[in-house]
Amino acid sequence: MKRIVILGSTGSIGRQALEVIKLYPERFAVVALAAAKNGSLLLEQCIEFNVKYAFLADKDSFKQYYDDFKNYGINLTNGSKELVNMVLLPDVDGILTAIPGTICLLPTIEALKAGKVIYLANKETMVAAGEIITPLMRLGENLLPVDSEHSALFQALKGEIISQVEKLIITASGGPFREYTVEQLQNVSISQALNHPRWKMGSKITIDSATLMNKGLEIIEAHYLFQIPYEKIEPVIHPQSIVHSLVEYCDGSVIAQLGLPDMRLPIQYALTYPERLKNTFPRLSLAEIGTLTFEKPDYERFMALKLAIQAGKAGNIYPTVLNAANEVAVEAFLTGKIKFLEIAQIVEKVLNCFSPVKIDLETILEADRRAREITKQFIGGGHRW
Ligand SMILES: NC(=O)C1=CN([C@@H]2O[C@H](COP(=O)(O)OP(=O)(O)OC[C@H]3O[C@@H](n4cnc5c(N)ncnc54)[C@H](OP(=O)(O)O)[C@@H]3O)[C@@H](O)[C@H]2O)C=CC1
Ligand SMILES: CC(=O)[C@@H](O)[C@H](O)COP(=O)(O)O
Ligand SMILES: [Mn+2]
Repeated sequence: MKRIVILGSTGSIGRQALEVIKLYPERFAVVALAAAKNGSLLLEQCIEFNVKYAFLADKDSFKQYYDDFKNYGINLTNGSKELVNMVLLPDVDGILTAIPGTICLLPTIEALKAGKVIYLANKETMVAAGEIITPLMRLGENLLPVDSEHSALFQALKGEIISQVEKLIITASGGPFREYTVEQLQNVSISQALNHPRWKMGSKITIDSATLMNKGLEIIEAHYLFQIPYEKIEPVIHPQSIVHSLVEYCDGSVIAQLGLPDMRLPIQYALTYPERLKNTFPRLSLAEIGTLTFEKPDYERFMALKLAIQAGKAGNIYPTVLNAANEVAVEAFLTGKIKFLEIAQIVEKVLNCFSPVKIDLETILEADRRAREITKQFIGGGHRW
């Protein structure tokens, strides 16, 4: 029996993870669940899965729902220290990190130090603090990738010799604006950007997919997870989102993982690894799909991808700064404060404000904090829509 905590249980990944867990009640127990505001769904989930520890980040929601949880004998907490305490509960084996942004950073580090397993959906943590997490990580033992591309790469690398890898090829759908010109990109609306052609996901990652920053973050995530140099990691646009990523070996063989765009598959694979369990999810029929296409990404139209690769190669605090600036800029776009193309433009400006430092957890947290502050200043000085 694996005893699981889900950070972000009311979101896209969190809800799909509970769907998977529900299929195998003899294998999983849910110990604790965390969300931001959605107390009513969180309470429903706690009741259904007999969960005794819950967390709501939003102070007002916490106050609003505290008595409801108490009436069911559920200990509802609030405050960032409590999120760390939750993952460190003695009867917890593994934690699914599914909160967007760097909220999961300290819980992830503390959980790994305490000998727990991390099921990593939250790529921002790896991007911001890869330098701190990789020394604590044993891939396939205490850390399992959930992100669909990284799950695919993990599967395509299984049993192989890492020094014989020539290239990791990471697929990208291209997002809703794959065929847009720069002129068209200037005035895209929030709802257009939230209309992902293949995946139904939370708003932050959906905007990242539209700018292609998501692929940039995933390249950095792959670099840290698989310890492969950036020169050997290549994005390719694949609008159908059927081939989830590929590994090319030194003999020219290319091994890929395919499946329908359904996050329950990589979630299940991570949670049950190394086993594969039968399920009734819809199956891929290549004949029905008919055509799979691939194209090169355009780094000029999608500047965020270029910036992320540059920040990854620069290393040091640059991935941390890239991620923090992007988080703030995406939020500003989602609240109508900046235009779509300004997301990458602002991230570039913020990156230019930083110089390398000696890396440790403190300097990473400080870079994250300062990058957010500087980004807000750039946004404050910009136009309002
Ligand atoms: N969705 C997907 O298919 C994929 C997602 N990922 C990654 O997984 C992560 C989650 O994405 P996704 O599920 O789409 O996000 P969603 O926006 O759908 O869900 C976010 C979840 O996090 C909760 N949350 C937000 N802030 C806090 C906080 N401060 N403390 C506690 N809980 C909080 C939300 O609670 P509430 O509902 O109350 O707001 C919600 O449960 C991201 O890092 C993303 O990049 C990776 C691959 C695919
Ligand atoms: C489902 C998943 O893993 C997302 O990261 C997805 O890949 C986003 O789609 P893009 O390929 O458009 O970034
Ligand atoms: Mn992905």
